[in-house]
Amino acid sequence: DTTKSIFVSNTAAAPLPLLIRNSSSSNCRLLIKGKRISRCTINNAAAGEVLVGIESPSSSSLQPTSSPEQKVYNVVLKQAALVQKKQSTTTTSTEDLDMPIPGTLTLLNEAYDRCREVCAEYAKTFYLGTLLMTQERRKAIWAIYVWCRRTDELVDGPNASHITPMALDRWESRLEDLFQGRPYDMLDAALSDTVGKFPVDIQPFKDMIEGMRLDLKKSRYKNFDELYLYCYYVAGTVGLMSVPVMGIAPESQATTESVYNAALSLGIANQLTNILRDVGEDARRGRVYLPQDELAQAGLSDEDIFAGKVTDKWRNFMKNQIKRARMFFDEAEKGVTQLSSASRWPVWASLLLYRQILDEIEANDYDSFTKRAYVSKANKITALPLAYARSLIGPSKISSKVL
Ligand SMILES: CC(C)=CCC/C(C)=C/CC/C(C)=C/CC/C(C)=C/[C@@H]1[C@@H](COP(=O)(O)OP(=O)(O)O)[C@]1(C)CC/C=C(\C)CC/C=C(\C)CCC=C(C)C
Repeated sequence: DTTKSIFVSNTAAAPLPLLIRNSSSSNCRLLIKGKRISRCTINNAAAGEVLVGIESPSSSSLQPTSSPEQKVYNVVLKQAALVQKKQSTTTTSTEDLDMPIPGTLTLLNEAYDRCREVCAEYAKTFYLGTLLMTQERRKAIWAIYVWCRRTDELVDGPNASHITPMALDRWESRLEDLFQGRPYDMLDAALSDTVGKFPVDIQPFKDMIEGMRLDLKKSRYKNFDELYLYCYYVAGTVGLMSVPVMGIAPESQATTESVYNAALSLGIANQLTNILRDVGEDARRGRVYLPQDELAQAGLSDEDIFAGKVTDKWRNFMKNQIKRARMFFDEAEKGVTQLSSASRWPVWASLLLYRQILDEIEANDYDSFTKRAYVSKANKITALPLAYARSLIGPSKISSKVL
């Protein structure tokens, strides 16, 4: 019931329809010269700014000119709708869905077991957390983890220098095949089984491959909009893939969409943290994953990044970047409590541990050029019971419908 006057100008950089979200609520009605626009949302979460978007009644579908945030938000809506549809048509629990076909079941169990091994080897803490989940859920998360790791390895692994856009196209057609029930190998078979059991949409998977394509052709990001899209592709997608498996608590009153937004925020926060930790390492590969316009505003250039000197300009720049990453972590926190009880611990653990990397960057006097910030074993050990304690808190029954 509060009225706010907001001036919206339609520029080439912000073509209509323009839809911007507000993770801290809210749909609103927007009247432009007395004409009611079908939908509008306001976003002030990401960078402390208020962006207003409008969507005209006739154009609710994704337009080629859409802003990065709108593009990502459409995927969030699509995935949330898929989950809601599945919830309203499914009466069986996911535990009952295994329909053993003799012979294939043994192979499938072997496939999941291999995924478990990979996960246990590459992501120990996270693997321990998955052990708290129901058997079906943990198997599904391992399968998703393995697919993500393999996708990342294509551009970051030992054979990365041989990877071409064509190889990524082939990886994408394999993905389409496995979603159609035609897996190419054992590890794909596990994911194929998972996507048949849980309401997981293919789009976040395709988008992760798109992120890898971007990595092949792009090594600079003009502004935060461009960087945000990259972070969505390579990490926000992980959040969107995981929530349908981890599940939302039955007693949660939050909208599905708001939980997906929180999941997206955790992916973005993790990736931004990753970038701030690895500035030196990336620079040595000729890459600068920092918004160029913000670097320039801080009086910095690529040359300063390659020179790797910690100056006051650099410290100030990093302070702002860290602040933004923390805002995404704060957004994510609002969603963790809404997850099903057994899924909350690994997510809290991952959130608390990753966020601590930002504290470590500060403790290193912002030197991400020569030092790699990491969380010490002692701090990890303290964070795990804290994560467990937090995971005991579920959705408040009196919370409002929208987060
Ligand atoms: C519980 C949990 C964390 C589940 C996620 C499991 C999963 C499927 C992980 C896949 C991770 C992966 C291999 C991604 C490939 C792309 C990539 C490498 C992304 C970067 C991760 C860090 O990896 P890296 O190994 O390079 O890092 P270190 O060098 O070891 O530090 C990323 C930075 C992003 C990973 C993104 C997430 C883990 C997003 C998690 C979000 C959720 C699980 C949603 C939670 C739900 C709510 C409501 C908040």
